[in-house]
Amino acid sequence: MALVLGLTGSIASGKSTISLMFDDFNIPVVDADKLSREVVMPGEKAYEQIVETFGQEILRDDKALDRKKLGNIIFNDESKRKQLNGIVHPAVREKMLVRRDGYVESGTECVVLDIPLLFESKLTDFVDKTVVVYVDEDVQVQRLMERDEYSEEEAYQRINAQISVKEKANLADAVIDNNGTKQESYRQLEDLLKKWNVNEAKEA
Ligand SMILES: CC(C)(COP(=O)(O)OP(=O)(O)OC[C@H]1O[C@@H](n2cnc3c(N)ncnc32)[C@H](O)[C@@H]1O)[C@@H](O)C(=O)NCCC(=O)NCCS
Ligand SMILES: Nc1ncnc2c1ncn2[C@@H]1O[C@H](COP(=O)(O)OP(=O)(O)OP(=O)(O)O)[C@@H](O)[C@H]1O
Repeated sequence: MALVLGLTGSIASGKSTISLMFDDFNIPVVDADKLSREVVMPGEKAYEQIVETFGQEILRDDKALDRKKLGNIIFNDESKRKQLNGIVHPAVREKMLVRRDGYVESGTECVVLDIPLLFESKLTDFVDKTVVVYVDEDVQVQRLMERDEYSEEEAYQRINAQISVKEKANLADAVIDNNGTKQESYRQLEDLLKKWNVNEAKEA
């Protein structure tokens, strides 16, 4: 039976960076952020529900969602965030479980579910073990501001919409400290997979 890993962290802690590394080990990754973009494409049910709830003003000229605008609304207002979560999360969860089961049935040794809100949305029952990608808050703010060109205020609004990465690290079965270089994080991942006996794929 495949080992299902739940990979999480806080915004900009490095989940996507680490999740790309699983490719070297031939371990498939199901990316919840990616699915959350798919389910809100024009024509999808969640898209219609979002427009109904938030109005035409959150659309771009080409009718796709203006993600920056919607982000500024929901990261400023918890009740609006809950409304959006109520629309998007069920659709993401459904797709994620179908993909997970597909990989498990294909006979893979391990599959990763990359879920930013793994703990907040209480999805830990869907995985066997949890891995948190950890960074100190000052590093996180810096990387977030640089990557997305947010002001410090915008960065903190997003960070504060989640359980702190410190708390997540305390809840995890394993922690990858991503304060250092990407290479240092890679080594930690390698060691972890060895410890959990899922390193055969690389050596095959
Ligand atoms: C508000 C939206 C449109 C902003 O889009 P944008 O392209 O700017 O950000 P992106 O989707 O890449 O998310 C970046 C990160 O923000 C954090 N984040 C996103 N949504 C949320 C949320 N509802 N609550 C807390 N943190 C969130 C996550 O750490 C995520 O990795 C988008 O994040 C969204 O639709 N969010 C609701 C769905 C959701 O919860 N997605 C995350 C897990 S499935
Ligand atoms: N070890 C590292 N050293 C330097 N920069 C890093 C490191 N890890 C990640 N980064 C950079 O920090 C930023 C955030 O990383 P990444 O996008 O992987 O985070 P994330 O947790 O997936 O974010 P989100 O929650 O928004 O999806 C990116 O610009 C990435 O290139």
